[in-house]
Amino acid sequence: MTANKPKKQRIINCVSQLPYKITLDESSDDWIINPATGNSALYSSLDYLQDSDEYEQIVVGWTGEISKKTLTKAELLKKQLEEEKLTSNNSKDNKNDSTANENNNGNNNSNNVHGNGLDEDKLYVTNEQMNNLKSKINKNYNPVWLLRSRKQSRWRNYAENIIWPLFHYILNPSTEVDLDSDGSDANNSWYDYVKFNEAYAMKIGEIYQPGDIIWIHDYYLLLLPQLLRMKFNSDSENNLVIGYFHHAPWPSYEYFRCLPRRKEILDGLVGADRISFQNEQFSRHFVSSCKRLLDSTSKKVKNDRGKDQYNMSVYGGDLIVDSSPIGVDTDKIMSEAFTPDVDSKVDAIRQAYQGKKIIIGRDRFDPVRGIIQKLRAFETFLAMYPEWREQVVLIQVSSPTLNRESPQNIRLEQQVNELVNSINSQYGNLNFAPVQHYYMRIPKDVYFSLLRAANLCLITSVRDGMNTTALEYVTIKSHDSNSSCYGMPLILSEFSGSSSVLKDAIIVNPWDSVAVAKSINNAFNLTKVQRETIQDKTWAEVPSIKSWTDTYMDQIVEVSKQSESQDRKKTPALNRPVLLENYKAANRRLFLFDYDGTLTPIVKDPAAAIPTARLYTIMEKLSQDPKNQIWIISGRDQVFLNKWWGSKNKHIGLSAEHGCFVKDIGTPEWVNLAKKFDMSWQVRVNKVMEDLTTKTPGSFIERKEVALTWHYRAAVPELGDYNATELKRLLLEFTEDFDLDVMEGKKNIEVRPKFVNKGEIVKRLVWHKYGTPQDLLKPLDQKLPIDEMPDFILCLGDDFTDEDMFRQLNSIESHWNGKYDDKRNRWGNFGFYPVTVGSAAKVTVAKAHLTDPQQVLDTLGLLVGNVSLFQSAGTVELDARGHVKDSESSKKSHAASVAYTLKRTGSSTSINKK
Ligand SMILES: O=P(O)(O)OC[C@H]1O[C@H](O[C@H]2O[C@H](CO)[C@@H](O)[C@H](O)[C@H]2O)[C@H](O)[C@@H](O)[C@@H]1O
Ligand SMILES: [Mg+2]
Repeated sequence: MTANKPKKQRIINCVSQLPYKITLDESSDDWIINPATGNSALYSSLDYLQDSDEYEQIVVGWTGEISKKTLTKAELLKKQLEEEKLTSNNSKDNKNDSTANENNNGNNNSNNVHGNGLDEDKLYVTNEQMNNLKSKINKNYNPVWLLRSRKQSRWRNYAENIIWPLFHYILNPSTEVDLDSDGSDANNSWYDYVKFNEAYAMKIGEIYQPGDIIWIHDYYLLLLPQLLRMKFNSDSENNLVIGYFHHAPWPSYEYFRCLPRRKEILDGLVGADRISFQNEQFSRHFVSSCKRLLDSTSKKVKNDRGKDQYNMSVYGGDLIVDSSPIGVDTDKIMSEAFTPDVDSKVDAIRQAYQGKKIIIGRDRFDPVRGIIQKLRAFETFLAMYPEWREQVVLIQVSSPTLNRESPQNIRLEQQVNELVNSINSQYGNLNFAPVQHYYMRIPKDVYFSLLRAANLCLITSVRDGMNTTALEYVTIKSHDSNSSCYGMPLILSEFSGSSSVLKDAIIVNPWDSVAVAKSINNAFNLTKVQRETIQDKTWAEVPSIKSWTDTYMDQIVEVSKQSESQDRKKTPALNRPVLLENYKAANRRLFLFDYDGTLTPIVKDPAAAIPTARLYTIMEKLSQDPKNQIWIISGRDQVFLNKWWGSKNKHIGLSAEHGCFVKDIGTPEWVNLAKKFDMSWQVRVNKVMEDLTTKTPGSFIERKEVALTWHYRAAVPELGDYNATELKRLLLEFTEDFDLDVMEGKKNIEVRPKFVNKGEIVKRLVWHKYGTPQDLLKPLDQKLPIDEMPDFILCLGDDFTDEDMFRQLNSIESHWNGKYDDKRNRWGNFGFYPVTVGSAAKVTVAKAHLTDPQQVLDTLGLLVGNVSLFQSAGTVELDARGHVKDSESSKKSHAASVAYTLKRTGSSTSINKK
């Protein structure tokens, strides 16, 4: 009998592309699978986890652009003949239910569309072929299919042309203009990005089991954490744990803020429980962006590895941010780099450059890799040190990127060629060119042979996340490798993420070509002992992919354990289709809206937070429906609410200063519920606030009729936070005696009487004969029949003070539970929707969340018929191929798929004839 093996922890690893280059061979209708190039560190980590005894890894990734291996003329002819033969024997009872991918755009007259409705350029894949691919790749790898467009590269557009440049400090003017020759603009590109992320969420939905840990990689999938929260958290038992690792640099706030969709991106990302970066600087930049754009707070602590970690609170939810530099598979590198085949290649290189020092450079050919800077430094080196002329060769291998034809890359190519020519003509001769530039991909064995043959490796990137060439070079030159190449130095740019790891390499500023030239000279003049000492130190600094993966996994498992023990609740996204149905079925609807941060976004100046035309239109429509009663319950004062709401729409009830004042629907009078309250406290509170205002430039006091609010949003964040804590402390010393509440708002501290709060107002409005005028001074009638009270309540708020409203609704609901079970609607509830505005991770008693005022407006727009569900829903249901379910294009796709199936089976019947 075999002992029961302990169950492995399942981990769903999400990468932007599976580690394959996939081609469809048209002659056999079969797949050709080759390993993908690039991302070697990440793919090594996948390999490592795949063999783990502790974890069961399931990988989710896009197929990448699938290419077609087209038929030769002879093959085509043969196939046509076969098809004709088949057509004449056509069996009409073919029951194959395979469907091909959509998007012939219904354009059956276009030149490249066959009479049978098929677009020749497009890739059609049947269900059978999809299953076939699954059987050809690792069984735990799950392809995300995104085939709905002929231009498959569109899925990379936003990530590679907008996010990537900005994250590498390249401000790209094309963020707002057309990106594609086919006319799709930045917006389309953003929607593609959203759909790309949604397709992953859908695929994970098919695979996910409670208890799974999800690990997401890199900037193609920045929205996925939040999409997954929305998808899975409707089940409150579900302790979803999401880790995210960012492989690229994260820019400083001054750059990040230039991204048009900066807030959406942060909102998407903060759905994760743990976000990690390549180094401390990147994590600090991220924390700073969240602070400034999401009003998050953070505390820097040391983790159990002695590294800095930020414990953040974003929208009230917890998030850990830290850094953990990725490594390389050192064992594999050693075994692959020291084979007889590589030995002979090394000999050939050394032979070719006999008597010369070899500098090796290997970079992706893009502007941030610093190839220009490298060439300039090399040119300076030859100019400054004539003794090295004809003694040194720079072998620069530049691997082309996917967007080789982009204007930036074409310009770069010209510049590089000019520089190479100029150096070679000045310092070379007929027999020798000091720069050997190879603009090509090279196989791994050639790459390793170059690293082995090199006397020096020169990395001058002006920005990168982690330069794995640096790590691979140091590995190959390590003591353990081979004495013939041990101890050769590395010159590394301080702007490369790897410089924070390989601290003992020769670190240079690539913009300073004189300094780099001097470093090259110094490197060549190091004694053997000096070289070996440096090498031993840097080798000790190379992180292995195994330890990186283990550390990451340990920590995310730790988060998962904590999350289980704390029973951390995450709030599900509001289910808008159900809300809409419920709304339509209801007759006595009550809307309870907070104002700031709910109906309008939070802005620096409170006076500038005014309603938009769209908000007015939606509220107008809502309030015109006799089945609706609308209230705005705000911390604002009467003057503000009157100016922007009372004077504009008489059908809206108002409550000011967190419930101190109330103005009923259709009346101009305000009722003061705090009339009898002693206001002498205001003088003292005002004095303390004034003192702190003097100490905090940018802060100010908002004086309302009852409440006093100290605002510090415009202050320097750190000073503002510090003095807000101080103010709270000073106020709490005496406010208890006055029965006052000191409330922490969004970058404000408010003081108001304890006995009033928004919840009290909500209680009144619900326990009230629906549609009749309010008598706010009358006691509540809690015996009111349920049929006279609202049968639909949508209550929205973003702040701590709005929790009082949600709490009241929850308490009324529990009061009705058991008592009025026969009055439940067909969704099994009483139509109560306490909804917080903020992230899913926020601590709240609300039952659902909407991320921001934009989503609030979209949701209200949905109720009054202003927007389609698709625009409003935020997440979209996709079919297995990544098409929007039941959409117009999916119907067209169905037609195309039938045509394709018929074509494959040789039927002469065209769908157009049907
Ligand atoms: O209950 P609410 O309607 O949400 O009002 C709460 C407070 O909101 C206002 O301050 C907040 O919003 C401002 C505008 O976006 C922002 O500048 C400020 O930093 C926020 O704290 C308002 O000024 C307060 O009076 C309200 O009590
Ligand atoms: Mg608010």
